[in-house]
Amino acid sequence: MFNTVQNAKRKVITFDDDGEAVQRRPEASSATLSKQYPDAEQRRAAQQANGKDTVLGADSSSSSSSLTPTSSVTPLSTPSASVSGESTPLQQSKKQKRKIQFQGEARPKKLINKEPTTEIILQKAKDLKKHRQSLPIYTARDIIIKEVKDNACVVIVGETGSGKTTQIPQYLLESGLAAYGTIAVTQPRRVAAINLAKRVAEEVGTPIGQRVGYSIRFDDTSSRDSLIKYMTDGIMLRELLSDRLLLRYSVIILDEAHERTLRTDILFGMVKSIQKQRQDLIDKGKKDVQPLKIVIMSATLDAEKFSEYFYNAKIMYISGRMYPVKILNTVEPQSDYVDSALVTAFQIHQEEAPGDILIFLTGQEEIENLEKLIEEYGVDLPPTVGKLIPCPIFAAQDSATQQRIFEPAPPGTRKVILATNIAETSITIPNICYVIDTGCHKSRGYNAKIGIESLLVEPISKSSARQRSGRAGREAPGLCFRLYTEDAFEQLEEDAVPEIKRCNLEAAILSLKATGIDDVTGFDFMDRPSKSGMLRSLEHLYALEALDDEGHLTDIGKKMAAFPVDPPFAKVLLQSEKMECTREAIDIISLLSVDSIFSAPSAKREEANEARQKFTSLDGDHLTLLNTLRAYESVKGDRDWCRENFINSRHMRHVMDVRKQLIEFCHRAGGMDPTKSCGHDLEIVLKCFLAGFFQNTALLQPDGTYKSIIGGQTVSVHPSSSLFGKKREAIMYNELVFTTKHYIRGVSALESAWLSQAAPKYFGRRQA
Ligand SMILES: Nc1ncnc2c1ncn2[C@@H]1O[C@H](COP(=O)(O)OP(=O)(O)OP(=O)(O)O)[C@@H](O)[C@H]1O
Repeated sequence: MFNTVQNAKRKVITFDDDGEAVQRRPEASSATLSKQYPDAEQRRAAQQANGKDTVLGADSSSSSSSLTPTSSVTPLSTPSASVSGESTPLQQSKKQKRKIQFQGEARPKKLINKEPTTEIILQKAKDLKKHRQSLPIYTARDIIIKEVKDNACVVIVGETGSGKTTQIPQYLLESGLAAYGTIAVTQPRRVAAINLAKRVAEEVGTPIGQRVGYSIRFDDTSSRDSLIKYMTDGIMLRELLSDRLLLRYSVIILDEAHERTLRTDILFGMVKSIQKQRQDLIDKGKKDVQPLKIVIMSATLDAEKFSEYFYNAKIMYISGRMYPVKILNTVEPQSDYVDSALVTAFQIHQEEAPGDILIFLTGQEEIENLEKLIEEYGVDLPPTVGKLIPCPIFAAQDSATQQRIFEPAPPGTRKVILATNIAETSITIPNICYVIDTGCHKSRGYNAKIGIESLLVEPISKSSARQRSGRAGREAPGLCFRLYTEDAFEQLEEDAVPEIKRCNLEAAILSLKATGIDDVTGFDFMDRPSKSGMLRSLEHLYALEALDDEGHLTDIGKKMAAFPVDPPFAKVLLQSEKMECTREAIDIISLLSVDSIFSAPSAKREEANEARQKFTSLDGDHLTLLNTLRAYESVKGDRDWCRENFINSRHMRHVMDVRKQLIEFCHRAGGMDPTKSCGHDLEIVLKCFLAGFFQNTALLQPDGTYKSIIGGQTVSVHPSSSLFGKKREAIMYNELVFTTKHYIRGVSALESAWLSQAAPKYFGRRQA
């Protein structure tokens, strides 16, 4: 069996699912897409200049992206075809943009957020009952209930789509296991937590927030009545701060265990210890304590490790999936996977049956590039072919924006979701029939020796590839187009290296300390983090004054652990109270939560740079961002103003949302006054940021270069920074980005004398 993909330049990508490669050239393809796909090299060059390949530093968890090819996906440039001089459909459609406004409404507006009636909810649950019973896991229902009742820990392995995440919590609820506490299900990602809860609430037949709820950062729909609660692993770690034995839960299900995220790994050790502590209390006759059941759910067959860790827990294997997914690998390696994804998406759109497409990419910038390309090339589709509507999803979006991927495409159109691996596990996106897997993702890394974090584009693991293909075939048979060869698939690692072995451990150590685990080196890790990584994180937390000389958590550390941001930002917020600049600190942290608020289309780069000058502060990027926000506020976020000034209004809306949430948090939980402002004395703001980012600093060298204070790394100011080409005695930065050089982004000037004031313990001790 075969399938081919072809673009207007007659580029053909051949997919092969049984070793026999055949090329198919459907008539429509070559004629319909008259526009060329962009030259891959050009885009890659622009990308490199953008410096987005490696993100280092305290904010590296943001979803910035890159097009860096990996070992399995090597570069190729795509030849261009000529375009005729006649006006293109794109130009024509631009001419037709004029709109006439009419008074009154042609059609009544839809009622938004209308609560469904109880009858509708119950009917829906009734309709879904049949579906529930058709899931592969249903035949194992009784045995799952029995095993969980009979054992303290159970490991359940099931194929993707078999029904683990939606059904097992319901089986346990139906068996009475929620009688003395809620059933918690942890998820690595918030989009999954929300949607699983919504689906299970529908299946149970109650509105979301009643019997079934979810809790994610800044959004808790669960109530005291919630018997099943989906939550992110981060929220469960946070709950541990106020309920050390998690007494409100009877069962804790740790889902997607195979992903081995840092937080899930920490939770493994925590729940294991809590289970023992609860049992000890019961054995001592404590009447109000109940035993805790632990269920580990994984999609990979390698479950022995989990079993061994949880006292040789019983492993249950559940076979079967809802619908088959046919895998199609390319015959040749693809050099530019973004270009290949573009070609493949249009090919599917023109050749295959209805059904939406899901493309896995590596990050926000890549997604936004492809979004633009799809919009641009979609204009040239013949009128008989419906629109292809791109729909992006990545971690830095707010939850409401992420939810858009679940909305149906308008009739006659096809939706193409552009996602990072945020959409890789757990979720069912209705109507997805086709998956395009680029084979790459951004992988976090940490060099403990020099204290530098990185976010590199790398090949995914086999288990990730299976998860990705598993997003199709959930409601009907599906197709997965892998943009790499079968050989390349065979060379992939079976599973990714657990995050705990390759990540900065500061936040995790702070969590452990805040939940009373003082001896973090003696913690029962499933996989032990490196000693050097551990030591460096402890040292940094000490320097941030989160730990005292004996390594115990300080009052500052306790407060920092409660903040929903990484430790350096938490320190900035705490410091801002003392320095009376909380308003500015919240504003800048919110602005840093997106990749960039400035847009710089390559065709209008000069115009964009000129517009930006208006906001530029001589002190660097932090105050430039603040100036821009103030200007944005003064025009009340006017979109035309944003367009004229090359401000990304979508990112600005996200910034405003994060800001609102941080204000609420500082006010409610932090007991701070979020309106405290330093007025025009903005030097204070920089000193305040230095309290959290003193490790991300560099000094000017006699030869005009900058060298990082820690690690002595030569670093270059990124061209997008307002301090690019400027020489300052000392600088601080938010991230270090590696492409051909170590580029620093989010850069501000400082005076070297500020350093010892900002972190006396750290700089005092290092000099000693
Ligand atoms: N939101 C939803 N909308 C429509 N169908 C859904 C939804 N959620 C789940 N389903 C259906 O239920 C099936 C089981 O989903 P579930 O998430 O429980 O599987 P799983 O075994 O946990 O998969 P994975 O390992 O991929 O998370 C899906 O294949 C799909 O048919």
